[in-house]
Amino acid sequence: SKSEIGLLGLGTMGAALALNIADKGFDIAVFNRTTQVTRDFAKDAGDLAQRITPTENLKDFVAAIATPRTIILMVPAGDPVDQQIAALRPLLDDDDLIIDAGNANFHDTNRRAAEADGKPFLGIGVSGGEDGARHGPSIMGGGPRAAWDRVAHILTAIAAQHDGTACATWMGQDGAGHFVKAVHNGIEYADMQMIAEVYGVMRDGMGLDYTQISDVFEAWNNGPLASYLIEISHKVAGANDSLTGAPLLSVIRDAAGQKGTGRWTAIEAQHLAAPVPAIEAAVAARNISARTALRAQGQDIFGAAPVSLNGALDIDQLEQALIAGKILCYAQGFDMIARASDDFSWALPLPDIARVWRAGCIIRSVMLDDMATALAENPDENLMFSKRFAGDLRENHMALRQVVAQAALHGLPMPALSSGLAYFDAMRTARGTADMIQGQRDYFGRHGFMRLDRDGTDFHGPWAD
Ligand SMILES: O=C(O)[C@H](O)[C@@H](O)[C@H](O)[C@H](O)COP(=O)(O)O
Repeated sequence: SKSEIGLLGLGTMGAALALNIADKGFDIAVFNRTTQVTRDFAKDAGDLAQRITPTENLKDFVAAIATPRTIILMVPAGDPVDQQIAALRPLLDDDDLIIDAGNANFHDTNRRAAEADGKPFLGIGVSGGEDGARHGPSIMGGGPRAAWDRVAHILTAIAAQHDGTACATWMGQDGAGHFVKAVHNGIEYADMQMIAEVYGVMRDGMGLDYTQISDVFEAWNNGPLASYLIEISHKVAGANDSLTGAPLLSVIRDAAGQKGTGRWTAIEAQHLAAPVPAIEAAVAARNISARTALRAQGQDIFGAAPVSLNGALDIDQLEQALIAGKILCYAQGFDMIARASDDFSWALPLPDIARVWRAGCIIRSVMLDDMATALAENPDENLMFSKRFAGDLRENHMALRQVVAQAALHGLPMPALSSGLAYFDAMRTARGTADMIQGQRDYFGRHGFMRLDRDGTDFHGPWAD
């Protein structure tokens, strides 16, 4: 009998997702450009092999799937997706559905949706890494609702489940799914960066060893910061290198890689005029980290900073600072999503987004439960003003302030947490300093300004006369 669905691209995520689909009881046909990969995949599938039809050319792949067909592409973002669509479409019927499940830039997904010219095409964001793809990712869908409904029974079955609900939701038309996934990744960058910043305080400022640091993350994983990223930070800090036996972190080169989703989110935020300083700081921190030789030169020129805090901060202050930083970072992310929802007329379901991120994805955390509740109560309100999180910020912003201040005094780089604090202070200042900006712009460019005491948008200073 024919397979119910097909998956093309048996890389790390594709292979894991295909096994997950077979594991949930769906017959699946698979194809990979490198035939040996397909053969190895089928050989290693164990009991699930009975549900898997390995194929060695596109014609056989398409023929192995029951019509109307559904085909998932799990190939690297960019040209490979367009190449696979171009190769597949001539072999398919008009009502066959192609799903791009890679980390696509949503602008590409918008274009592909238009190029599909009415043929069903979905762009879905899949989060959770290899383990998530295999046992239950978080899935963010974009494209025609009817196309989503056609495959929802499979996507909800393979997705992570939380409170009896699948973490798989249709977000909106076209690139809405990939947009939400990109913002997920932007927040992931900022969350990871803030964790790395407090790790730096513990390692360099407090002189804790890796085991002690691992224990701190383990303890925090039983509190308000309980999350996948804190859990794996505990494991990473506690791991030893299999080659040397030394603490793993002590052998890892401190130059962060990136594949683009964080950068796209920072760029799109600028286009949307959505302030996401924590995400931008995290992307910039990766760019700086990659400049290892330059940083070594900088240390030679300026000398190493006097990082030892001599007890100026304690572990509880770090936890409170991270709680405040996290709330401010997620508030920025959800504000960006709300803006895109308006600008792109997507009507993005903010509470559902928090729920879909509650399990399976990289940023899954207990705090997302309360974010879902707060966004359901008032989706138009910035998360930081919601009753629950305004309360948390009142409680924890002083700790964030002290951590950022002490870090600054001791030369401990803290771009994401300090940008979070600056965002908090700017967002709680009714009378800011942009009056000076407007004055300067009008002075050198006659750009005009608005006044506090009368309507109108194009007033000028005395220099205009
Ligand atoms: O949600 C996820 O499962 C991850 O975010 C996944 O998409 C991938 O691991 C990132 O793309 C890594 O991104 P960088 O290589 O840019 O850190």
